[in-house]
Amino acid sequence: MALTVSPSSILCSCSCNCNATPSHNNANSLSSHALHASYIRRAVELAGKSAGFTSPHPNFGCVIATPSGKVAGEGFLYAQGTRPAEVLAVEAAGQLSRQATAYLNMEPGDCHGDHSAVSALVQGGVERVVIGLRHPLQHLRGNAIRALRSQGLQVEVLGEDLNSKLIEEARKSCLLANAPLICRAASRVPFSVLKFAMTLDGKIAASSGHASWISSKTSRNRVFELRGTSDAIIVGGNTARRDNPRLTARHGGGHMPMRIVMTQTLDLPEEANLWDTSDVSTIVVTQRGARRSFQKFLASKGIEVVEFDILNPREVMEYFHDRGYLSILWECGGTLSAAAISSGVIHKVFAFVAPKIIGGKNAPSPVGELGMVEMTQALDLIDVCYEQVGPDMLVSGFLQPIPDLTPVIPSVDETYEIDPTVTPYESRIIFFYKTWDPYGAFSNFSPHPIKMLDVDGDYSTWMSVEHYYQAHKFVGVDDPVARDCVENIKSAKSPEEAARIGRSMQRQHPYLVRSDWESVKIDVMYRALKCKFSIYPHLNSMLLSTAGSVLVEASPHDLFWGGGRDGEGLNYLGRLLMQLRSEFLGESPTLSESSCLGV
Ligand SMILES: NC(=O)C1=CN([C@@H]2O[C@H](COP(=O)(O)OP(=O)(O)OC[C@H]3O[C@@H](n4cnc5c(N)ncnc54)[C@H](OP(=O)(O)O)[C@@H]3O)[C@@H](O)[C@H]2O)C=CC1
Ligand SMILES: Nc1c(N[C@@H]2O[C@H](COP(=O)(O)O)[C@@H](O)[C@H]2O)[nH]c(=O)[nH]c1=O
Repeated sequence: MALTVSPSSILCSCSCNCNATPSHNNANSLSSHALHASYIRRAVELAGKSAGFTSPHPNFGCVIATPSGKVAGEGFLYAQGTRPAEVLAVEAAGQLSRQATAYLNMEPGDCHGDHSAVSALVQGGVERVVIGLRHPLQHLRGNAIRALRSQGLQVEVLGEDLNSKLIEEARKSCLLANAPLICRAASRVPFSVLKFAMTLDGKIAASSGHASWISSKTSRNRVFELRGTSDAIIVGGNTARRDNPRLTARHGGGHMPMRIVMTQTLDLPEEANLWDTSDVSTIVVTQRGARRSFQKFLASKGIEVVEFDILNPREVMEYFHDRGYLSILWECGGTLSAAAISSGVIHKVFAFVAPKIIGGKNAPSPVGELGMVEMTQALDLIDVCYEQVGPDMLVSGFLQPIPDLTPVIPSVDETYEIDPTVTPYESRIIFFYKTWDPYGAFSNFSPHPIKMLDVDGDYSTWMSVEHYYQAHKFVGVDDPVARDCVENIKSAKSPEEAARIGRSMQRQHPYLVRSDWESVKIDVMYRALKCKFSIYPHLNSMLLSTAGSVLVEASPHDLFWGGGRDGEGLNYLGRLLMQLRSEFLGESPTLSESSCLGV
């Protein structure tokens, strides 16, 4: 059934704060802006329905409105890999999508190169598309807008083609709907929310440490919803010991976040709700070398333990960023929250304030020592919201502004500088980095085991190219520590873990790295890549399908293998893949020619 949104139902949101309908001189453009803003807000509302499920993808909503202002169809992306919002909305609108306007909170990403969102709008006969935000990810930004325009659709982007106070507010709501993705892309740590419940006198527990419960049942149900939209919940060792928390989302929403305990001492009890992994897993992050026997105990319970040389919130968050986490809910006490705020990883705060007083000179407060001495140093929250939840007040706001991403995409000319072997007519650039990117299988971290010939002439299996590459820094070194290191890397549970072991051993014990490493590392990588792209036919086809395009590993940090943040990197991984691609295109190598086997 078609719904109607009439301009008269839209309240004025000019600075006068009145509740009247727009009555300014430019009433026509105002009311059309009011209409656009209202449909975009609806798209945002739809996008929000699947917050937490789409991770690490953005939340997308789409509204199709007919020329007479009727809503003919709506859709939202339900989860990663499901049908795009635009496809669902066009389908729902049927014939009414002809000559209609589509409102999208964000430019479609057209992940995996299927272009189905753009195709649906084009084939549905949509005439005009109003987009809240350009896609925040560098490799996708502007692509769908260009594709739609090239098919003759009129595309308007808020803040670029449409400008007014109403439009700016609608655009802000689009930024908020995908704040986790945008903040993550800009800060290279997951979007982090610090949540706590405190009494009116600012305590998160009694002096005894007892804290259950400060906030009401209604507030705690709200916390379950927050958990349900996060990828993981993190607590400190003390909260794990004191509260024996479950940290599960119990609102019936379906999505269960991972649980993370951050502890330096690893002095945790053997019996704990967090070790019950029947519903959801737990990861313990700790200081390298902490209580090895307890680490073994946790491993026997199926708990993953990750050791850090320096256990601080930033290192831990960078690690989870690299593992693909989009958003983290911090439910720790004041000790860890202060460390997290100090290291700049907290983006947003949710404070439930209960109308209770507990008192107590030593009762803990939500944020410990930040080293500030004057009130002028206090951190001001931005975009603060106040909401009554049952008897409590929920105060939320951002600790850092949501960045307006204007990523620098290296120009084609700059890319020729990165790789002089690429000819100017090869103008398309394909960026890859994370394994969930459309060309994520080009990453060394992609989960494709390879079987390689070792120094003894036997074949052995490596879980990923990264495992093989990192271990080969130490292969052949006549030292028991180096041999152990090769074995540790080989049995690392994930490519990230393999990389961490390899890099930290290289940093801490440079004398264990083989002396010829700098001269052989490209060859080591090439052999591993050749094996990977020989034995997996779909990867081979994917590589060949990029013929004519420049491949760039979009690593901002690695200036040798990656292209760097602004194209200043040497992009050796991209170069090797392009070299391999020409080799495959010229003359297909047979397996007997290479040093690898099918797995
Ligand atoms: N009302 C509320 O919303 C909440 C209340 N609470 C209450 O708060 C109290 C616990 O508070 P608190 O002691 O501050 O607990 P935290 O959750 O902040 O845990 C602190 C612990 O975190 C670990 N840690 C690891 N790395 C770091 C680091 N770099 N910096 C700081 N800590 C690190 C350490 O664990 P380890 O010692 O194992 O090495 C440290 O002792 C309890 O009474 C609990 O009930 C807790 C959460 C929420
Ligand atoms: N006391 C307190 C909270 N405490 C937080 O909730 C955790 C317990 O979660 P669970 O075991 O899953 O119920 C606890 O360890 C701490 O992080 N939260 C709140 O919303 N309100 C409260 O009053």
